[in-house]
Amino acid sequence: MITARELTIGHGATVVGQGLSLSISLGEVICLLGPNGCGKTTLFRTLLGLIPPITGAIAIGGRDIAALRRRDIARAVAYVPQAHVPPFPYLVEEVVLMGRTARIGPLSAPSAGDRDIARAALARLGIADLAQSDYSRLSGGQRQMVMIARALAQQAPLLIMDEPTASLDFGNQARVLTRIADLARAGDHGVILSTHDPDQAFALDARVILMHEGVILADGPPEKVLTASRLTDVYGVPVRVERTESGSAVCAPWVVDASTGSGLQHHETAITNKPPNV
Ligand SMILES: Nc1ncnc2c1ncn2[C@@H]1O[C@H](COP(=O)(O)OP(=O)(O)OP(=O)(O)O)[C@@H](O)[C@H]1O
Repeated sequence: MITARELTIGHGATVVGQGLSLSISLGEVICLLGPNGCGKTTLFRTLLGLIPPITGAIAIGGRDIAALRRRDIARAVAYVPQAHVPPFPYLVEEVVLMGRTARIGPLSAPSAGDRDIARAALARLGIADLAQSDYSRLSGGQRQMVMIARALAQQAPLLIMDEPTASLDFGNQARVLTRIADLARAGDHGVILSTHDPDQAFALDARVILMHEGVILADGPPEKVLTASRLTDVYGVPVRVERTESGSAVCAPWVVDASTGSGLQHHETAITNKPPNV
């Protein structure tokens, strides 16, 4: 669906990342992980056609992105930003209708069909009852879901999500991730999302792309990519990856007491379990 080959990305002449190759297909969820500043947002903006690659090529549906109009890119790729409170009150349905912009003329009013599509997007995410609510009064989790509905209304098969669970509480994180997994499982969307939580990649059984200092270190299933040694190298803190009794994987950094060198992660057990030498 979208293929990037040997991208060098950056801002103006400043290179942020290089040698970046990836492709995203329908039915896939990809978690893009990497430390602050490694280039995730810059990569997203490049895939969205908002900034040109310095070198390399991006193809959407086999066509070079450089040859596509903004509208055509928006029909193929939708961006889901982190949900913020807008300065003006909007109804949820109006916010979702904004996703139709690439489909209707700039001066045209949304049709009854556009409204149906907006309502269907809300229904697909299980929030049809919010259609007439004031968007600015929703909870963070609900607002994030509305941002995803807006992208669905855009009817673009590829969804690029910028930290969709950032600032959400534990329950809302799980709800949003469940909906994302449902979308990909249905097979009509591919999703690439950035996250700072490696556990989410395990929970989603997602493909993981791990970035570090502007390069892709690894691309594959979480159990292959998110090893303790690789996470330790990338994040610069000792990390363990363990399996719970139910089989879930959990990544945990050792929190070290600088005065004693003891791990604080597991309270009393940390006193006896020294962090691994790394
Ligand atoms: N508009 C810009 N102009 C110039 N440099 C920028 C711009 N936006 C980001 N950068 C720089 O590009 C580098 C990569 O930033 P980017 O936002 O892509 O990282 P990130 O991986 O998304 O970080 P985070 O996890 O903190 O969101 C950083 O050094 C940043 O300072």
